[in-house]
Amino acid sequence: MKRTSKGASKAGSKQATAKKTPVPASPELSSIRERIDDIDLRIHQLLNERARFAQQVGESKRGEGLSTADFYKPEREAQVLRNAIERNDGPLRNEEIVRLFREIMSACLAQQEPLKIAFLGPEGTFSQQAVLKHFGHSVRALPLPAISEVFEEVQAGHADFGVVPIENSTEGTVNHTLDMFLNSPLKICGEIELRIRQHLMGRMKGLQKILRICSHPQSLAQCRQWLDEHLPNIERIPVSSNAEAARRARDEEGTAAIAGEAAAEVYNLGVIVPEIEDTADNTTRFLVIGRKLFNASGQDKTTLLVSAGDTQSPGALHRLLGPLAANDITMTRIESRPSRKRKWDYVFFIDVVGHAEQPPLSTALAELKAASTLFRVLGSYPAAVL
Ligand SMILES: O=C(O)C(=O)C[C@]1(C(=O)O)C=C[C@@H](O)C=C1
Repeated sequence: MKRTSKGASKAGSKQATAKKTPVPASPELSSIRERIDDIDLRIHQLLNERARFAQQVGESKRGEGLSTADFYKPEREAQVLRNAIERNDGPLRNEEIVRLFREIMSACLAQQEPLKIAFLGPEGTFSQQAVLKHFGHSVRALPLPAISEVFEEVQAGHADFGVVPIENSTEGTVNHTLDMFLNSPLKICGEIELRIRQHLMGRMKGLQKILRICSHPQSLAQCRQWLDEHLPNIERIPVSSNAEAARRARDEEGTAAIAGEAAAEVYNLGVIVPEIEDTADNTTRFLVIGRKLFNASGQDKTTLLVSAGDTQSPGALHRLLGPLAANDITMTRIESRPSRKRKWDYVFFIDVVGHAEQPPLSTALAELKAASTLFRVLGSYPAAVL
């Protein structure tokens, strides 16, 4: 008779409790493990040696009177990660190498004092995943119920930095985040790109038992085609976060959720169908917000908030973009939003390649400033490293 996997695991656990003499490893395996032990020892010693140097850097920063948030140097971290990618010849993938080095820096920085990072919660959201991807696990992550509260907590100094979603490659801009910059003095200190994998999850086993599906409106939109094809008649309920959707899927009979892997773990749900997002490279970009501008890392981006005054006059946008073109500046994104001052009056959010304090961008910005009625550098920050 064929054994089910359930039966197999039960049998396995029985065996595990019975006393067993361990099978001796082959001489070849033992010798490989000895070498791994030796390498681990050296890695361990080097990690602590590195941590001691990072401590020294921290002490010198403290000597200059800097506070916790000032100990964090995104430009230096970006350089460390780019160096790691450059010298990596495998077999570990760049993504894994970057992840490991981020965690090392996160742990080294936390010796001084862990950073407090505010994000759009609750636990289990993609924003939390973005926090951990960028800052590593040695931070204190503070989940907050709204994007506006993330801005407020950073501005008040209760959090060192905040992480907010800004755009998704399938669904476009998160206007609420963009609009927050109209009245906020906060700066953009970094960007994070997170590959978004949306899973259909719940307590039920197959699609037949699903009566309704909850998710954040952005996630429902990212899976629209899949839902139209596979569950066309099932009610779709937009909720405040994917984590809230997962909580409902845990607590309500017949409710399934669309959310990320972290939510499935936090709310103890089974993945019914993995990766149901409509586009294969579905990615969300997040911004790191803080209270000050940082130095150049060598590969930077700058976000500007500008207006030409009378947006409807001939050539208004051309006057703003002319200085960028004339100085060979690459523009990666432009977004217009209502100025909220007069009707049909707009401001532009423009992303360009380069650091605001380095030529040729500094030259272009001086010209742009002269041509605009509103001009703010929202931040110059290292371009996302993977
Ligand atoms: O180089 C520094 O300024 C450090 O504090 C060291 C270090 C690191 O571990 O490499 C730690 C934290 C900073 O964000 C950047 C780098």
